[in-house]
Formats: sequence, C-alpha cells, structure tokens
Amino acid sequence: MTTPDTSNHTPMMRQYLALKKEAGPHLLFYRMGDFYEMFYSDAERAARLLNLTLTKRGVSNGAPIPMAGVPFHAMEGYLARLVALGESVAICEQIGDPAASKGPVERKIVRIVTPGTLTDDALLPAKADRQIAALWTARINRAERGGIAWMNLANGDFCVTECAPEMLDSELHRIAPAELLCAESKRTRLDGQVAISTMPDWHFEADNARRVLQAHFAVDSLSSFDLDDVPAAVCAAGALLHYVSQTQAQSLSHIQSIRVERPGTYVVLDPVTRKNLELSQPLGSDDGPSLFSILDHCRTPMGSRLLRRWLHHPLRDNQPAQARLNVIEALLAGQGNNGLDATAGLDTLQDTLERYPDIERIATRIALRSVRPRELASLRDALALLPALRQHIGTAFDNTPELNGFLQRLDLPGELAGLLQNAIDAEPALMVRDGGVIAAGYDAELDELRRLASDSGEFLLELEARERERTGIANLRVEYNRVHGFFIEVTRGQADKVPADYRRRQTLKNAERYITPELKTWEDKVLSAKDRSLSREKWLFEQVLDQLAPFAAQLSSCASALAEIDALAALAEHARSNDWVAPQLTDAPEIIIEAGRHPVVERSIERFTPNDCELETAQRMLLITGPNMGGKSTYMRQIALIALLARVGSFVPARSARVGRIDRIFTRIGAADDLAGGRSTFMMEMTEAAAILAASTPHSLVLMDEIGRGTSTYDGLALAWAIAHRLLTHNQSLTLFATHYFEMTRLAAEADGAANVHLAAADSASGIVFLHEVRPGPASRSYGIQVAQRAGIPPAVIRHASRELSRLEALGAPTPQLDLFAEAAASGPAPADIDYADDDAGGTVQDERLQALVHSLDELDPDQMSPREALEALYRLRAEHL
Ligand SMILES: Nc1ncnc2c1ncn2[C@@H]1O[C@H](COP(=O)(O)OP(=O)(O)OP(=O)(O)O)[C@@H](O)[C@H]1O
Repeated sequence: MTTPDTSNHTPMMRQYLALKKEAGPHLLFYRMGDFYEMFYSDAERAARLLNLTLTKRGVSNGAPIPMAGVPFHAMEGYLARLVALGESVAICEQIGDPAASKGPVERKIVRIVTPGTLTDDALLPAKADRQIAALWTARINRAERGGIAWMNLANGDFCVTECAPEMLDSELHRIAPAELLCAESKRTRLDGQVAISTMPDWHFEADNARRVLQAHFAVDSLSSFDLDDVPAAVCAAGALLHYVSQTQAQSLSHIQSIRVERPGTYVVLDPVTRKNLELSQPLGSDDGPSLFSILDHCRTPMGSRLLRRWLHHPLRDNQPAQARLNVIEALLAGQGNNGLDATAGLDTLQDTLERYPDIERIATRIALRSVRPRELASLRDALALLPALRQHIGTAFDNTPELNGFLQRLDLPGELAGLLQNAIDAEPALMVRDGGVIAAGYDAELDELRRLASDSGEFLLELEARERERTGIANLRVEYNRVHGFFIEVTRGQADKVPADYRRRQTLKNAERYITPELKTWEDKVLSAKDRSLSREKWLFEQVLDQLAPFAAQLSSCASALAEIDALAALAEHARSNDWVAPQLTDAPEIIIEAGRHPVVERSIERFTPNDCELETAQRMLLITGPNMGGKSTYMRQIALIALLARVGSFVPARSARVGRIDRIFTRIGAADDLAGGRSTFMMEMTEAAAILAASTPHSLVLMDEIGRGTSTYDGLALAWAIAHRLLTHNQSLTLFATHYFEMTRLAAEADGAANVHLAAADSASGIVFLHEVRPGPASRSYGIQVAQRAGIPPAVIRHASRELSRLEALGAPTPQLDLFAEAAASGPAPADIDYADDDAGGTVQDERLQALVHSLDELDPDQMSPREALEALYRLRAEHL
C-alpha cells in the first residue's frame, strides 16, 4: 500500500493508518459499529476477492479514499472465503467505550487469521487438519540441513524434524501444511494450495529461536526436549512459535511440548506416490473415491482426521502397527461369552461415539479462551457419557493392554464434569455477551442480579399496595417510563395527601409524579442489575475457563483416545463388511499376498478378480506384461496399498498377507506434464526414476509403470532395461515393473531375482476378453489392435493396422527392440523358444491362421502377375484368411 500522508487526516483515519501499519501485509478488518471496514488497497483487494461494493469515504491528498465493508455478524463467512484464497486477515475491534471516548474509540488488533492458524470451528474443515509449518535451512558441520517445524494449532501438536535438503519437498508434502512460514531471504515455492508467509531472518537465528522456545516452555534450557541433534529445526520452531503467538495475540498455553520426529519412524512416501496411490485425494475428479474416503466410517471428526493422518504416515516399526491390529482384532472378536452377537459390541461402540462432539478442538479453544458456551455444554454432555463408554469397552471386548490404555485415558476427574455440570446452563446462549450462560444456583450474586432484573413486576405491585395503604390514596400507581424512570403517580386532587418523603419528579396537567428514597434505591439497583448480571456472567465464565485450564492435558489425552478408538472402529467396520484380514507383520523384506484385491476398485466393480503376489529377496522383481486395460496398474497399486495398509496397522483386502518392514514406497506411474515447472513428461519420468535409483533400498517397494515410453523405442527400451537391471542388481528393491516392451521379459533369464508374470486375456467372437488374472510367465502378444477396436477406432483403420501387423510378422522382420537385445538374447531363450504362457485357445488358432497366410503369400510371385491377377489374389486371400 502506498503510505498516505497522514497530516491532513481525520483522527479516525490516523488511527486506522497506525493500525494498518501494525497489520503489515494482512488485510485489516477495521471495526466501525456494525461493520468491518477496509480502506485503500485493502478495500480494492477485498472488493475484488469477495465481490463487495467499493465505496468511498472522505479524501486523502485530494483523492477519495476507497472503502469496502462486511457486516460484523457475517464476518465468519467472509473470513472463510479469504482464508481459502490464501489471504490473512488482521481483526481490529473497538475496545474502548464509545460513550466515554473523546475522538475515535480505542481499537486494537485482537487476532490475525491466517490459513495455517485457524481455530474457529466455522473456519476449519471438520475432517482435515490445517497446520502451519516453518522451514529453515542451515549449514551444520559442513553439511546442508533442512529443518522443519510444524504446529496444529487446533489440537496443540508441535513437532520438528530435520532432513537432507533433497528430502524437504517430500517431508513438506507429508506434513501438508496450509501455510508455510519462510525467512524473508529464503522464500520457497511449494506445489499445491499452500499460502507462503515470511518473517525477517533474525527470527530464525538460533539464539532468538531458543529464547522464544525457552520463554514459552518456561525452561532454562531445551535439553529436556531432546532437540540437540536438530539445530536447524529448532530455528524453524522458534520462529514459528513467535509467528503463531502474534496471530493469536495471547499465550498458547495448550502447546505444552515439542516432539522430534526422527527419520525412520514412517514409511517414506514421496509426493508423487501420495498422489498416485490416491490416499486422500482422487487423481481424476475431486469427488471420486480415495482410500481415505472409503475407509472413513468414523463417527467423530477427530477420528476422521486421525485416520487421514494414519494413512499418510505408515509405520516402519512393527510394534505400533501391531498394537492397532490387536485392537481391531479385539473389536471384531467381541467377547464370545457374553451371549451377544460377536460383533454387536462394535456397532454399539460406534453408535456411542456418534454422540461425541469435537473434544479435541474444544479443548484447544478452552486453552485459547475462545471457547463458546454451547461448546462447553456439549463437552459437559459428552463427559457424562464417558462412564457408559468405558463400561462398554470394558465388558464387550476382550481385555487387551491397548484397550486398557484407552480406558485409563477416558477416565477424567469427576471435578471436571462436576464443574461444567454446575456452572453451565442446560441450554446456554450462543454468546456470553447475550447472558443466560451460567447455570442458576452456581453463583448467589448472579442469581440475585437476575432476580432483580426480572422480578421487578412483583416488587412494584407490592410497593404500590403498601403506599396506597400508607397514604390512603386508593388510585396511587407506581409506574415507569424511559425518560423519568420509576415514579409514583397521584392525581392532582389527592396531591395534598402525599407524605413528606415524597419528592416531586414531574407535574402533569392532572397528576403529580413522585419518587421516594426507597423507590430510587430500588430503581438504581434494577436498572443496573441487567448490566451487572451480564458482566458478572462474563467474569464467571472467565473464572470457569481458569478452572478448566488445569484439565487441558487430560482433556486432550481423552480426546485423542476417543479419536483413536473411533479410527480403529472404522477400520474394524470396514474389515468386517468387506472381508478383510489381519496381515502378518514381519522384519524380512517381503510382500506375500494370497488373493489380494484393490481396496477401492473392489468396491466399484461387481466381480473383482483377486490375485497373488510373491515378492521377497529371492524373487524381488516382477516384470508385468499384458494387454492395455488388462489390469497391470490395478495389480501394482493394490500391492502397494495392501502393503501400506498393513504398515498403517489396518486389516487388508486379501485372503492372507505377510508384509515385512518397508522403508519407502516409490511409484513411477503414468505422468502428467509439469508445464508450470517447465518439465516435459519424459523429463518428469526420468527425474522420478533418478530419485528412485538414488534412494531405494532392499526394503523399498518400487512401482514402475511403462517407463521409457516418452522417447524413441531404442532410447526408451534401453533406459527401461538399464533402470530395471540397476534396481534388480544394485538397489535390490522389491519392484513391480510393468512394461509393453516384450524384450524386457528377458531380464528374468538374464539376472537372478526377477520373474515374469502377465495379465491374461483371451480372444472371443466379440473381441478381446480381459481376465484380469495374474499368471506366471510373460504375455505372448500385445492385443493392442483389439483394445483399439474396443475403444472405437474405425473398422477401416483397424483392418489396415491388422494387415500391417500381419505383414511385419509374416516377413519375420525383426523388431528394433529384438535387434537391440540380440546379444542379451543369446543367453536367454530365443524369441521362438519362449514358452508363452498364454494358454487360451484363441492365441493358438490365430498363430495357425497367420502361418497359413504366410504360406499363401509365399506362393505368390508379384513380379509375374498382372494387376488384375494381383487383385484377384488379394480377394482370394481376404476370403480365405480373414
Ligand atoms: N483384478 C481385477 N478384477 C476385475 N477388474 C479389474 C481388475 N484389474 C483391473 N480391472 C479393471 O480393468 C480396468 C483397467 O485396469 P488397469 O488400468 O489396471 O489396466 P492396465 O493394464 O494398467 O492398462 P494400461 O496398460 O492401458 O494402463 C480397471 O479400470 C478395472 O475396472
């Protein structure tokens, strides 16, 4: 914004400009009565983004000042839209009393709403986290290190990690922040919808960062947080904490610890893999199914958020994954001896969970003191349900150590429930400022004020009766009006009867109005009773928040236990209704699956064909061939998803599965041009392949789909061969390698550890039939023409292609690929010797017909034929062979 000259401004505009300076780049919502107004370039920007009418107010340097505003009661809707667009908004409220102010009423920025620091329920998505991350890179011991700190303000999680610079992208995608904070000199770009914010570099400097962290945690040293080996991450954490506390304009008491995530905790999934496996975001349309969407049978938003986090964080260690499996098993088994249907316990559990509100976020808002009265009421009602839930978990399922752990975390102190029960009204008002929030009977003074404010009718009738009797004036009335307040009215004719303590207040034509000391005292009390009861309620509400604060940690532990139970119950329910089984987790590098299915595709088609998979050290690469549409990609993805689900600690779609320790899952499937990044499809493909070759280990699962397609056949095949060879012999990763280059299938004979499998298909009268069955050995042919026919390529083009294919095959012309690998072929079976496993009868018949055609062609001598004879021969061949 160009800084306007403030000298000739009104006092209000001067105040605005000072606050705008404080707000910096954020839009400033400046409260004026019932509106939040914006001025100058803020007004223009907001008008454009929110489609507001741009008006003018006053002039600055001879030019009108642009202004746009939103009504205060509709602020949340506008904020939500701005935040979704990546904007941040500083909210400035009137904090002074307008009646008592000379000049503009005092105003203050009370909070800054940024995309990554939301805590209002209305602004947060229910089933996804919105986190803020900060990034700092530094040279430590002569090596470049990337430090990341991130915070989930809505539940108080604060974590750090450190990695090599090339892993930063992958780590940031895993964390998936809504906002990324960078140092001004190190602005970064991150794909996806991430708002970038910056702060001066000095906030990231080690001394400053440590000071901020130590002050927040009230410690003299950070040694108890085990942060010694992550110095770059500490810098990011200090800057982040400072930034976030600025936005909230108050202490973040619910951030009680900082956790270090060390590499090796989770199975690494690079950004492409997260996308390809459609963990929570479908590849095509936004409303398509994803792994998360089909598994999300959670009954609480906290459960859904946790489940999403789990799917993005598969575990390397067996133990924590096994603990989740144990719970799912217990939930599914129920307790055999209680006479109930074994799984009725799970249904009841889920029905009970349905009644819990988002305690995780309520706990945070208690700490941030922004909790609403109705949230406290729903928390109170939820706490009342806990004993029944504990009792159900304790009796309906077998007693496992994991379930016992949950029972402990669900046991909250009785004082907490008691406090909410006594303090909060059964159905409180929406806002504290409206009154009616604190329960009757909680505070004697409030009760008295309320009685005063509402029981005035009774008192007045009683006073009237008393005064009539005292004065003997039968028509004496006690009344009230807004100008004169309470008074006693006596008709003029009776005025001489009034006692000495009556003071005249007003004289009318036919009546006199009086006030007495008793009525005056009472009037003062009543008129202020309402105000005083409102401020008493406000004060009491704050007191309740103070009393709740010590329970914050127990409350969030209870909330996370509920979220875990909910997520595990969702996985159990899915396993039960889809016939999933518990995988066996082992340490060896292996993925052995019997009758595996694709978790998402199996739900969208009527009959999914299950397939086996055996990947282990001795057979660590499967070369997968088969027709287009044959099911290669589905097969590869289902193996990756089963492995991932097992490492998450979920049951899996298979008859049985054994999944060993996996450190990474890589996928190189399909490719979309990264035009924005200036990389072609082929470049993208090779960049991804390079990353895989650099980082995959014998414990990695690698999916490679049709690598090398984007260049000439020679280049492509040569690269595909060399990459596969390297993966097999050097990286020794568990690899699924789908290819259309048949020559690749020779690799199985060339090197140990590779095997061919193919997706079977058969010819039928109506065209090709995909069997979707994985069989040993390579595919015999490509069926490309048949698939093209099914795709609607015109019959004439299909016939042309068929003739062209026959001609090439009949002439026995070696394909370029065969030449290329002629040498390699010497050690493997010759093309004609390959024992094609395609055993459907159609293939054999086709071969015989082809041979007959070759034979007929061989008998012709085109040089000796007239054009007419040639034409006749052609007709004859068509009639005989097509
Ligand atoms: N095991 C299966 N059982 C039943 N249907 C399947 C199975 N596998 C795949 N399909 C169906 O076949 C379709 C094509 O599968 P997929 O995309 O995996 O083939 P593909 O061999 O990778 O094809 P392309 O080489 O053209 O990429 C899927 O959309 C799915 O509907």
